[in-house]
Amino acid sequence: MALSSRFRPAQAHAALGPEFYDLVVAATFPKHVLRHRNQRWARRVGLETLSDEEWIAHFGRFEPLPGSFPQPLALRYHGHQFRHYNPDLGDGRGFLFAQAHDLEDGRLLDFGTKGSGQTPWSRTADGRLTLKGGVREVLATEMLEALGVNTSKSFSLIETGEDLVRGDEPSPTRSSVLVRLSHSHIRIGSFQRLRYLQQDDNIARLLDYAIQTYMPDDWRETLEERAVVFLEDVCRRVGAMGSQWMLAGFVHGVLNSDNINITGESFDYGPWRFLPVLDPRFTAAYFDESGLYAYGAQPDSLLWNLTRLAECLLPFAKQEALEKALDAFRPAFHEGFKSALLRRLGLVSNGDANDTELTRAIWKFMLESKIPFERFFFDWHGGIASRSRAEAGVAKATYASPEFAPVRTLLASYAQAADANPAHAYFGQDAPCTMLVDDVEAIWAPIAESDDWSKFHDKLKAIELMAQAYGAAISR
Ligand SMILES: Nc1ncnc2c1ncn2[C@@H]1O[C@H](COP(=O)(O)OP(=O)(O)OP(=O)(O)O)[C@@H](O)[C@H]1O
Repeated sequence: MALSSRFRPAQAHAALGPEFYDLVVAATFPKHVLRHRNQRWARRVGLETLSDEEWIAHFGRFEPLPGSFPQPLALRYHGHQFRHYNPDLGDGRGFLFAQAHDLEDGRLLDFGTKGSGQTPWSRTADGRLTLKGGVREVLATEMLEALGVNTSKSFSLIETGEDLVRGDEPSPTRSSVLVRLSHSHIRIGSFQRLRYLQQDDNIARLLDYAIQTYMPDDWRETLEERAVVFLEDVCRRVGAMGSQWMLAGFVHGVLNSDNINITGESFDYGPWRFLPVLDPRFTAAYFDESGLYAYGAQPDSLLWNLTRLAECLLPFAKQEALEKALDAFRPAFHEGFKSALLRRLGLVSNGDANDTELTRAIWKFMLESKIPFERFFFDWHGGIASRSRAEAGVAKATYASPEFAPVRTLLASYAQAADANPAHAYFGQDAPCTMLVDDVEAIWAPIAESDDWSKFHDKLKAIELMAQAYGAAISR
């Protein structure tokens, strides 16, 4: 089958000009085995009718998509890594392959790659992605999307038949190339690079491009106003994203400024982890020895990065005005936190003060009881109406403790959301769908040992069921 006529390609990013990217060539791989094809998102962009061969031609051999870039663009950026400035970053193993519009809401989406070969920004590295790294990115994005997090989507994963050597995987290890669908690849680090190079004109260009392309409502008469309104909007978006991570029990792991997208979409899934139990000090990356990016430190880390973005806008706006714009982060995070909590529970707001009380009570209970993170939301989706189900389940002793009583009382004062569905088959299962590190390793082991992908496919089905169960209760 050929391309559907609904596909709406774009080449918007090229309008920024050659100072923002380098034209590159994809690696030639010895083999292409399709491991994951995201049909749901293929439909959203009108690519669902591609045959597997055509899919591989575009997303494994990178033959251009009609109407999109004739040649891929490796994007230039810098960034703070663990708070140290690194001017040697940029797309070192990826590129912007294509752009197209979401057919549901018209948003511009990027097809970005990971593991597609070396670029001028690869330094001494091989430009490749391990298959395990690709599998982990697919699992993280599917899970986060189902839990209501504004995340990039893993569009395609193709195994590429090379042997790679990595310090953090038994080597040689298998290779892959991932295509990610993302609402922009403009990172805080994209602005930082221009600031570092003292290219104020290009900062203004990137700012105007970002507003026109991703936040047209923020357009204002003067550059000064645009800089402030843009920063405020990015702070709101990133604040909302951070709150969604917290309610998904997600630890990103590497909150460097090159990993923060100005649209507030979460991306770049390396050493991520989900929390087994609520623990602010829980750290994902083995190399994060100080806990800089621990679960509970995520909001502060995001704000630290946003402050770096504010610095890039100093040539155009007064410091006080930018500081005021940064103040938009905390309320957005707190509001987002409360509403994400209510969505996870399938409840409607009972007024700001009560919502705050409920949030505090649940957090205190979860911290002290050490109830498995996902279990709590699974048990209490639907609120007090789920009481008999929750209190007959494996955590019944925990819910019988006096510490839970205040939570139960508060839950009883909340009405169920019209779209909550605690009667869904998902909630009738013994256990919630989780993506703890042991779950991931249990999926990977049979792939590594005998190329058995059944657990991977089973997990994607389990996530789909969970996504259906939460349905509209968790906004996409
Ligand atoms: N194997 C590799 N070959 C070349 N460059 C690499 C490799 N691994 C990482 N890099 C580069 O190192 C920097 C930091 O890597 P990081 O893992 O944060 O990004 P990434 O996962 O490659 O890409 P993205 O941020 O787009 O998801 C980036 O500039 C990245 O391109």
